[in-house]
Formats: sequence, C-alpha cells, structure tokens
Amino acid sequence: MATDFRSLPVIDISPLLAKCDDPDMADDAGVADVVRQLDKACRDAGFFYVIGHGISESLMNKVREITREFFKLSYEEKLKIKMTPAAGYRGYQRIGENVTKGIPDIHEAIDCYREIKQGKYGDIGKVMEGPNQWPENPQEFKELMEEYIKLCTDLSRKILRGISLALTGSPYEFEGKMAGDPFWVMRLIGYPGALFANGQPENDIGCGAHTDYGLLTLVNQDDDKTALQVRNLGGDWISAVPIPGSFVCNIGDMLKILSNGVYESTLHRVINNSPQYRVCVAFFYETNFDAVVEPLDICKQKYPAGRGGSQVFKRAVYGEHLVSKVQTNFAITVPPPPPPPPIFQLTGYHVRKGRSHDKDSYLRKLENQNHDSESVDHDQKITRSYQDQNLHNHEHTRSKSGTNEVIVECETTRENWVISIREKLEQANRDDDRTSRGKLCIYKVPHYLHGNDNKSYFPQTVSIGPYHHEEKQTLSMECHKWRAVNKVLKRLDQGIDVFIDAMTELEEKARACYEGPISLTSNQFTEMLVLDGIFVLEFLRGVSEGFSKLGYERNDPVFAIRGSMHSIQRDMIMMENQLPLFVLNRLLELQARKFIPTGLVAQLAVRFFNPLMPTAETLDARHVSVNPSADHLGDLHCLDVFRRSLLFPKLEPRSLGKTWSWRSRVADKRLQQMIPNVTELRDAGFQFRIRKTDRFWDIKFNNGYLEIPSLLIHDGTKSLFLNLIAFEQCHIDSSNDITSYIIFMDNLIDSPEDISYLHHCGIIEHSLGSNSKVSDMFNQLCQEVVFNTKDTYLSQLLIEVRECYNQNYFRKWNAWKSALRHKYFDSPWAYFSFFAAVILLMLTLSQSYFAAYDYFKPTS
Ligand SMILES: N=C(N)NCCCC[C@H](N)C(=O)O
Ligand SMILES: O=C(O)CCC(=O)C(=O)O
Ligand SMILES: [Fe+2]
Repeated sequence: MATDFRSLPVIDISPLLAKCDDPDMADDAGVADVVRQLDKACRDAGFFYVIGHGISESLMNKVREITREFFKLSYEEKLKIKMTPAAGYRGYQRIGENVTKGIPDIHEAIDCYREIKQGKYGDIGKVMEGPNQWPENPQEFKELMEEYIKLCTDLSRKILRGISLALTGSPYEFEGKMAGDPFWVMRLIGYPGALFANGQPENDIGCGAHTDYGLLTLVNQDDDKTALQVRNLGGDWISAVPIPGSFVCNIGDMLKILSNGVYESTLHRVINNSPQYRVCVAFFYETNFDAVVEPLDICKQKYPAGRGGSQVFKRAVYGEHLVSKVQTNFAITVPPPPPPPPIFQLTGYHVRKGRSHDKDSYLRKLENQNHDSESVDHDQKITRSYQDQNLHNHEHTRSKSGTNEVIVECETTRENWVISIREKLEQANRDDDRTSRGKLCIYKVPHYLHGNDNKSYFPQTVSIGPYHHEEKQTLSMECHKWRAVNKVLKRLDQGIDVFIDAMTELEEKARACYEGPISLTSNQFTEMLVLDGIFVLEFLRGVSEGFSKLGYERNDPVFAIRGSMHSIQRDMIMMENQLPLFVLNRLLELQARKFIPTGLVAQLAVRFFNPLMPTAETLDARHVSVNPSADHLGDLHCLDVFRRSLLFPKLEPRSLGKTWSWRSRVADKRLQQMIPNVTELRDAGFQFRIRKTDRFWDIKFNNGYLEIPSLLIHDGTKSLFLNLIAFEQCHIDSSNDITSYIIFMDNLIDSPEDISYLHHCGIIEHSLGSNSKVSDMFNQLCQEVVFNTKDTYLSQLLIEVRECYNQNYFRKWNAWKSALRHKYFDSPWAYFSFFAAVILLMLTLSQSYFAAYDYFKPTS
C-alpha cells in the first residue's frame, strides 16, 4: 500500500547477501535489519534503491554503454532484429511501437525473454516461443547480456529471500512451485532526449504510467538523467534520482498478489527531460511461467491487518498476464485503442504561417537527435499538456474461500477506488470508440439529383474512397498515390505495417460511414484507406507547408501548386469522393507518432480548399487560427469541413434536426419561387447593394435595400454547390443553410439581365464568359431539391421582402413618382412652367405679407 512518500529508501543489502545461503539467516542481526528495511520499503513505496548488491558498477555501465551503441545504429541495421509476433515478441521495437494505456511510448527497446522450450507451456507459452534476437553489432553483445542476466537472476532470488522473511515466511516462499523455475524478461530501453520549447523541455512521455508484471524489477539507469518517476498515494510523481552503482528495485503485480496486497506494485512512468538520450536496462524477475499466483498462506491470514475475515487477492496465471500485456503493448499486433482525449494547447505549428514546418522537423529531430545532444532546438513553439492519466490498478474480486464467499478489497482508500472507477470509465470509453459503428455520413448522390450530370458529381481525375475506386478515368492517378506513400515512408524511415494495422483496426468503423454495400474486400478496402488517405494528407500538408518541404520536386507533375492541383481540388470536395475525417486524423497521427489535436486535419483542409471559396473576400485569419480542438469536433469529412467553414461563424441553429411537413417541403421549382427575381423587384422599387462581409450567406433587407455579400463564381462553383446541396439533402443531421442560400439566389436570378444588374452592383463576379451561363447555372442548381420553404435561415427576410412586394409598398411610391413624371413633366416646358409658377406663387405670397405688414405696423 503506497504512502505519501517523498523519496525512495536506499537499502544496503550486503548483510543479506553474506548470509543468504544459510537457512538460519533470519537469526542474523544484519539480515534482520535488511529485512526490516525491505518490509518498510515494500509497504511504503514498493520502490527502493539497492546498494551493496555485488554486481560491479563497471559491468552495469558496460551493459548500458553497449546498449547505447546498439541504438546508435541505423534503423536498417536495428531492424535486422525487428520484434514481430512471429519472433515471439522478441527483438527490437522502434520508437512509438510500444504502447501504454493507448498512448505510444517515446522510446525504443530490445526485449529478451527466458527461452521457452517448444510446447512446454502449451498455447499460452507458444506465443512467446523462439530464440532471443541478438544483434551482431556491437560485438559480444549477447555474451555480455547473458552474463548480466545470470547475475541479475541470482541477485533477484537473493533479494526475494529477504522479502520472504519480511512477509514473515521462510526464506524460500518464492522458490519451489511458485518461482523455483523463474521466468525473466530483460528490456533494453532508449529514450530520446527532450526537445525544448521556449527553453522548457517538451515532456514527451518516454513510458506511460504502468506497473510491472512479475515479482521484482531491477532498473539499471543512466547516472546523469532523472527520468523515472514513481506515484505516491497523493498522486504526486516522485523522481527516482539516479544513484550511481545502485539498482532501482520495485515490486511487480505477481508479488502484489502473493503478498495479498500488502506490498504494492506501484505505478511509475518515465519522462526524459534531459536533452540527452537516456538508456535504461530493466531486468524483470518473474514467477514460473505457468505459476498460478495467489496470496501466500502467510499473507492470507495476516494481511491486511485490522479487518475481519481472510481477505484474498484475485489469483492470476503469470504466463497469461504476461502474454496479454505483451500483446497490448505491442502496437503492431494489437493496435492501440484510441486514447483518452489529450488536452492540447497548441500554438505555432501548422496553424500560423511560417512555422508550419515545426512539427515535421520535430519528428525528424526526435529520431535523429537520439545520440546528438547538441542539437537541441530552442526555437520550438509547441506546448502540450497531456491529461494526467491517473490510472491505477485496483482489484475487486470475489473468490471462493472454503465455503464462504468473501468479497475482497485490496485498495481500501477512497481515492484509489475513485481512480479505479475513472479507469474503468476511460476503458469503456476507449472500447466504445473502438467498436462503435462509424456514423453514416458519406452518401451516393441520389439519382433524382444527379440526373446525367456526372461531371459535377463524379471525380474526373482522382478517386478517393470506395465509390469510384479504380474507375477508368482516375486510374492514371493511382501510381502517384503509391509514390506519395513511398515518400511518406521514406520521410519517416518506417515500414508500411503500422499504417496497414491502424487502418485494419478502423476498417469496420470506416465502412459504416458509407452508404450501401461496398464491393471491396477487406484487404482492398484497407489498402484503399491507406493509399487514398496518405495521398489526401500529402496534398493538405503540401499546400500548408509547401510541397518542397515534403520532399517533392518543384516541377512534380502532381504534388505541386501548379499541375493538376486545380482538378484534384475539385474532385476532393465531391460527396462521393470522401474519406472519414477520423481516418485522415489517424494517418496523420501515425506520421506524427503522437496525438495531434483534433481539428488539425480540418484546419489543413480549410486551407487546402480555400481557393474554392465562393467569396471575393479572402479567408479571414480567424478561420484558421481558431482553437483546433474546440471548433472541429464532429467534423465528418472534407466536404463537411468545407461546408462548416463556409458557414463560419456558425449560424444560429433554428430548430433541432430537420422538420418535415408535406405542405412546405417541396421539390417543385414553381413553389420554391418564394420571392420575385431581380428585374421584378427592381420594377417594384427594390434596390440592391453589396454587403461588405466575408460571410457570403449573410443577406440583409433594410428600407427597400437588399444587401447581398459578393459572390465569386468560377468554373468549379457549380460542382461545389451541387455537392454541398447533395450532402445537405442526404445527411439528416445537417442544416440546410447552403441550400437556403442557393435557392434564394436562384429565386433572384432568372435571366442574364438579372446577373448583369447584380454584377453592376458588385454582388456577382464571375469568370464563366457570359451572363447567360451564370443564370443557366443557377437555374439548374436546385432542380430537384427537396426543400422546406419555412425552414431556412432566411425565412424572416423572405417574408418581409414578399410583404413589401405584395403590398406594393415600394411600387406605390415608385408608381406615384413615375406617374407624376409622366403626366406633368413629360417635356422641358413642363419643368419651365412649373418653376415659373412656383416663382410667381412666392412673389404673390411676399407681396401679401408686406401689404399686411404695412397695415398693422404701429405708427412711430
Ligand atoms: N514490465 C515491462 N515489460 N516493462 C515495460 C512496461 C511498459 C509499460 C507497458 N507498456 C504497459 O502498458 O504495461
Ligand atoms: O526507464 C526506466 O527507468 C524504467 C522503465 C520501466 O519502468 C519499465 O520498462 O518497466
Ligand atoms: Fe516499469
């Protein structure tokens, strides 16, 4: 049971070692003293330093140095002993491949395990069978390690004799059937040095909070970097500051069970804040592989004191525990479940111009700087804060003890209980996320909408997603997709497996986003996700960061701002040509090897599609610098992101979901004519004025003036509008704001003259060649659209315009003016006589005035 320790005790175990082959060792005063210290350390912290252990400091150093030498080798070299499930999870694991609580650890490692004779432990053991993979370089690696393992095995057994005594047992409780044939694990670990942001270390989680699995761990760590942290009862992380020549020794899950929870397997983690690469060699001494581990009898009875009844900790089979841990650790076999949402404060990268390369260079550095402590970048502007994972093991089990069923609680404090509940909630959240069906959001354009307009709805250059997979017109782009994947892998110096595995995990969820059956097989679908996803991301990033930064030539036929960019952009916005955003997010995350803020992909997409914006105003800085996590939650795909950015800042929601009423929901164009066209309105005295705003939908009506923001129409606008409308039509949770706007404009525009006048007012700019093309376009846009004329953000405005028009308000005024003009002022003479009459009238009036004045004037 952990306490609120602030430091870890140092125990000189030499008196124990001196006597540890003597069955009566307990009688020795020196041994008794060590045993007392061990007992206290194991109860209070579950962690302690061991000195006087008999393994020479020079051997400890040598083991770390040779490990450091290995990690300095090229990836190519290191991957010669790559860890795979087929190799029994033995061998080299790259940075980020090990996963703790769903989060990739920023370390690389070699795992070695005691050899398992074929078939010795049946199916469970089979998973971990196979010889250890030792590197050829550095030389004598294997010999040195094997000697070290022997010494550590020996030392661990001896320390455990002391711990046996501390639990008031014989010295040999951890021998015989429990641990007489002990399994062991050795993990050689390298943690990249921290990068610095504004002089502050970046706090990469080298290894997330965890407990060790077996009996006892011996940590041999670098002397000059403080990185290992141990969690105390209050939740504070206490650093295990290195003591040269010592081992940091801690208790694993099996010893916790054996001791019936008296000794804690304490939560710990690693954060390397030093700019230098850190090496740690962890030796894990375990029980027998097939041991059924349950509390020792001596512990069942006596511990924990103070509570009635025998309290029995849940039992476990060590081999099963290990295998399940190894498999969830290893990202490649069992991909990490989606992490609990990290809290990100992100400034600087991808978001603001000029710093967009930061993240990429950060990653490159992460891998390159390993051994090069000089290359600390003080120019980073990345700040992050991971949500503290207060995850803690807690077990609450029922077990049979004689005939009485005893409810057992091992963590008694309320705090730990609360922590365990939180952990379960988080786990459920992750499971939910992993298994949940994706939400239907990518539709095929309904036949009634697309008619024969394939060009507007179907990709012409590049197919993204399953609907147009490998269609003839898009085939020539396929080789460029492969080229993009190669480029990414080369940049990351990484294999394709991670991407394939991640997409395999997302397959089901991704499939569920698409409407209707998809003919691709599982492999084809997954391959498509990898290929298309990486391709899309290269474009999004290329536009934001510069294609040359991503390693493409200036004259690349595809990955360049010129070239086929224009048509690719148009294809990538189509409704049938989408990938779920979570697929893109995951792929970007894998490239970043860490979590990226929700919304980063969306921001990249907003930039990428900016040229399609139908406004003359350029994108306001607000659009891209909004807090990424806040504004893009729930984004579905690129078309959805673009649509939302068009509506930014958000329109007030009018009603929940779509309302349905047969009377007002129409697809008949005549009934959709809610207001007259420009010519008619002008005749009725309405006036038009451009409205200065970057919200292109923000139309106002004041005193006879219709104020409309400028609209920029180019040759991609038709397809863009059609796809936006199609999405709003298909997606039940989407508002109909864009459709409303387009129907409104369609109402106004019937003829080229309408366009001509709107252009005259500055409201419409276009590059289609003739006004009639523009009016034709508008007249085709909403042909078959089903639209609720009452459910639009423009409802109020439409009512007012219609009322004014119907009451002839402006027309009456207008009619009066023109009647006057026509009747009385039809010639210059009419004006002349009018003015002559006015002057005569004024003269007459003044004459009358002076006459009256004379009459009444008082005589002086
Ligand atoms: N005991 C061993 N092998 N140490 C490595 C542990 C790293 C934590 C592990 N990923 C976890 O999730 O538990
Ligand atoms: O790197 C360290 O100091 C400890 C590593 C560790 O806790 C582990 O691998 O289990
Ligand atoms: Fe550990």
